[in-house]
Amino acid sequence: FVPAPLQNTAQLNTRQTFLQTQPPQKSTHPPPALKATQPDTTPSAKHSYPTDWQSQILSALSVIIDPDLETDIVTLGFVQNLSIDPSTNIISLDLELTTPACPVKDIFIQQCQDIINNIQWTSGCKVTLTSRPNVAPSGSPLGMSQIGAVIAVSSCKGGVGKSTTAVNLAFALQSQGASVGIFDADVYGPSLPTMVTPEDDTVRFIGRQIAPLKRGNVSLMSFGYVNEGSAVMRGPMVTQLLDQFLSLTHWGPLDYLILDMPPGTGDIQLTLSQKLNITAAVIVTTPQELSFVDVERGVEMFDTVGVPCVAVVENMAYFENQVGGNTAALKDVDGLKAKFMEALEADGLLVDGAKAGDVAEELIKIVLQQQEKNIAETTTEKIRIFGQGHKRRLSEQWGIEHTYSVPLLGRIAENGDSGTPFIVDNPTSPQADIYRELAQSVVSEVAKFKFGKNKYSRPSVSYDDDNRVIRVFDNDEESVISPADLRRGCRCAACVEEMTGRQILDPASISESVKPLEMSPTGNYALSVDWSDGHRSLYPYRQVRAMIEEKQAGKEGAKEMVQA
Ligand SMILES: Nc1ncnc2c1ncn2[C@@H]1O[C@H](COP(=O)(O)OP(=O)(O)OP(=O)(O)O)[C@@H](O)[C@H]1O
Repeated sequence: FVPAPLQNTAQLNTRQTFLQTQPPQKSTHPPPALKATQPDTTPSAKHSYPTDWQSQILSALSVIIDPDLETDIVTLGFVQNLSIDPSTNIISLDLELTTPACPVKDIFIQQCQDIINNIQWTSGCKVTLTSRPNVAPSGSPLGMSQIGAVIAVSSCKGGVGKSTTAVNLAFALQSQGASVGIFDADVYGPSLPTMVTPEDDTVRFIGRQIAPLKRGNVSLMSFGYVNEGSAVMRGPMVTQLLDQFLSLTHWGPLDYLILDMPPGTGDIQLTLSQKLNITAAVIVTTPQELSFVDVERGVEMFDTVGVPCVAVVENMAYFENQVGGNTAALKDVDGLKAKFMEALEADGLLVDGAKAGDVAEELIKIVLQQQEKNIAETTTEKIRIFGQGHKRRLSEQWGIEHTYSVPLLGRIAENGDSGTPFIVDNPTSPQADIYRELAQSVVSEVAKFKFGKNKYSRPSVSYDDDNRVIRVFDNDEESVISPADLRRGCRCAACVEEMTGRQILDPASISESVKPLEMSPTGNYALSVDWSDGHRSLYPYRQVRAMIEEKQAGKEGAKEMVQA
């Protein structure tokens, strides 16, 4: 353990002075290891630290805010087993996070160390990372009782790269410190056995349950491991079998179980989503125009069972092409020099006294400089295969903020057939970064969903026909917005230009008398409105909130102007 460096010399001097004048005293009756739960009742005079040391530490640490949960780490109960070594004044604590894959865990440790080290009477700090034990929602199938979150990876069509995404997401989560399992729920064409070769493919039993196979720390289960070839079954049989198979698998404690769903949005998928207590879904698509409809269908399916879609992956979105100068590096410098010399001498180009070797040397320098310039000018061009994706629409209409575009890449396809996931084989590639970012957004959104305060609370929205206003009841506050204002704020493809975000809808074309015929929550983030002018709009709650705030700010501003 090395204490974090102090931030300035003034603090360093203060601490040094303090330690010099008051060396930590050894009590004749050393107190037991102090825990936050065991208040120190010994008189303060015997110690070189204050009697209220625990509250001082906790209050100092309460400035650290979890960015996802928007609450301080003390209130969240992250600080556990707080103790002090009375002989050294070194503070120890556990940081019990909601997930070991927490994206800001290193920042938290650093912040804790900096803050505690800057308290005058401390002489160091030891932070141990832990995470909360996983507890599955009640009613979860037998083998899944210790699974923290079930993440469905889903697509409307087959062959868009759902299994590839599921596998790389799982291994990305594992590389970030989480314990992960993958369940391949495709009974017709299981792909996990091709994509991930387990270390040992013998299927074993633990009591009456099947032990998942393993690759590194990732647990794996697929019909393909227990049954050669694909099954021929009808819908109800499939869901029953999947349900049994999943429960019969002895997953043990897992932070995340990645569920590679069968493609489609039919009964099998709906029943699975209902039965398996899915925490969140990731939708995989290709960015064709048609596929946006697929995404909508996917979001709607998960919506009917209350599962939020946290990210969309546009797979095979583009391919990368190197453009620019000649990047081939000059390998045979001596050979080229010899050729230059030969040419210089043969053509009689040498002026008086010049040596062919020196001139050739100069020429080589010019060639190498040019080569460097060429390489610097080389850029990678992204060629979009199916057109520009739908990031803007996904965010503006559905409130889905996490959209990732994965290129069509030979190595991704090769790894799909090789039994080793792409991210394991190519951890430093830019595409591995994309999968890691996807994993981080899943971790953050799941944490918000499970532990956040208001993030996923849906405001209640109703239309008050008497007063011709839409009433929004949000976080114990009611606000109103006029139907025409909300209608004019529609960001759908017909109202806003997809690429530039420019409004196509002429606000003046919307009558003041327009009103909602039906309003219903869609997905966990958006409100769907059927308007009296025949239009249908989707508004992320974020947008509704922003529009109300804007209107209120406008009104306040106008009031102030009148008063002035
Ligand atoms: N980004 C990519 N670049 C190149 N090849 C890819 C990419 N993503 C997936 N593939 C390849 O496309 C094929 C289909 O991928 P995958 O099996 O993941 O799709 P799927 O949607 O799960 O299909 P199914 O529903 O039929 O199981 C595989 O051969 C895979 O290796």
